[in-house]
Amino acid sequence: MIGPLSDAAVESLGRLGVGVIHHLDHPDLAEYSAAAWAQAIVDVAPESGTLLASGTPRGMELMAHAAVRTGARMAANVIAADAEGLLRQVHGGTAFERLRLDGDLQVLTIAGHACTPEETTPITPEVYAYDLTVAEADLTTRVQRTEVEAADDASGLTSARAVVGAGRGVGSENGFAEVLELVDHLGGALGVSRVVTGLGWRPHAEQVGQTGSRISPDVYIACGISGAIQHMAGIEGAKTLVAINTDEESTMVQRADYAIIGDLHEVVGAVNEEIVRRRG
Ligand SMILES: Cc1cc2nc3c(=O)[nH]c(=O)nc-3n(C[C@H](O)[C@H](O)[C@H](O)COP(=O)(O)OP(=O)(O)OC[C@H]3O[C@@H](n4cnc5c(N)ncnc54)[C@H](O)[C@@H]3O)c2cc1C
Repeated sequence: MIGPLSDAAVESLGRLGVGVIHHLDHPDLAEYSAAAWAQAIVDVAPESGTLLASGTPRGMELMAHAAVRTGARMAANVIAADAEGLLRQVHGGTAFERLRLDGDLQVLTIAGHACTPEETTPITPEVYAYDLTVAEADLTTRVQRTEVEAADDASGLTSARAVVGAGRGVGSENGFAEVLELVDHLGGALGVSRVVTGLGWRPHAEQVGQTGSRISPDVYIACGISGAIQHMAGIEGAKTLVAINTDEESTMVQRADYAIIGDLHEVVGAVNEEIVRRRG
């Protein structure tokens, strides 16, 4: 744990089965600096065992620095470990690799969503504090200022019972009118593919998939989304999958419970008209 450690944090870690907390506190570690934070971790790391972090950009950066500083082998995006070795995601999650790491110390990052923390019988963790020295050279790159952006809130998307998905097939940032009207009629939420957020058509909070939200609505209506593996990873929990796509060979159509082959603007427009007509 780097930085201030509250009693509440100690207690919640205890509920997750954490027995020992190494508390790394120093004024020079108050702002994030990959090199300084990694060196502090390395300073208290054992010579053998496993050093791991979650596979976030920061976790990846810290473990990469730590691996270089300890000379240990590192594996990123690990999803499982057993007597056979490690299993990790490669190529953005489209393939898996089995591997073993040599050496007494292993450095790993765990792929996002690979495991869920579970509460266990609460214990009181022991907290070890250290008298750390931070080298000036390790502070060359560090966070100077943090600006908080408007809330990137995905909570509506993850709890919605009906989600209308929109992909590149909408055509442009002005192509969302029909899908947004359908979202309104269903009292649901809009979910989009990474192409849509990557092009800046919609905010990242609406992205569904491996690097977005994982959703489990009663119904997911995918409009103009091809069904790439990284998108499908986010909708595995959907109870009913409906695809609207011009390509009947697309993965989304093949995987759907119901599919409508056609232009999404026409199909969704017609569905909206019918909803309005039936509701009078
Ligand atoms: C590391 C990594 C992480 C990723 N994470 C994610 C993620 O979290 N979420 C995600 O979505 N992707 C993710 N991707 C990207 C993913 O691989 C795909 O590129 C992306 O999902 C494709 O988006 P799309 O289906 O909108 O676009 P496309 O693949 O271009 O598909 C567009 C679809 O629209 C259909 N279409 C076109 N015009 C119409 C029309 N008028 N009416 C109806 N249908 C039409 C086409 O037939 C096609 O099926 C990730 C990739 C990598 C490498």
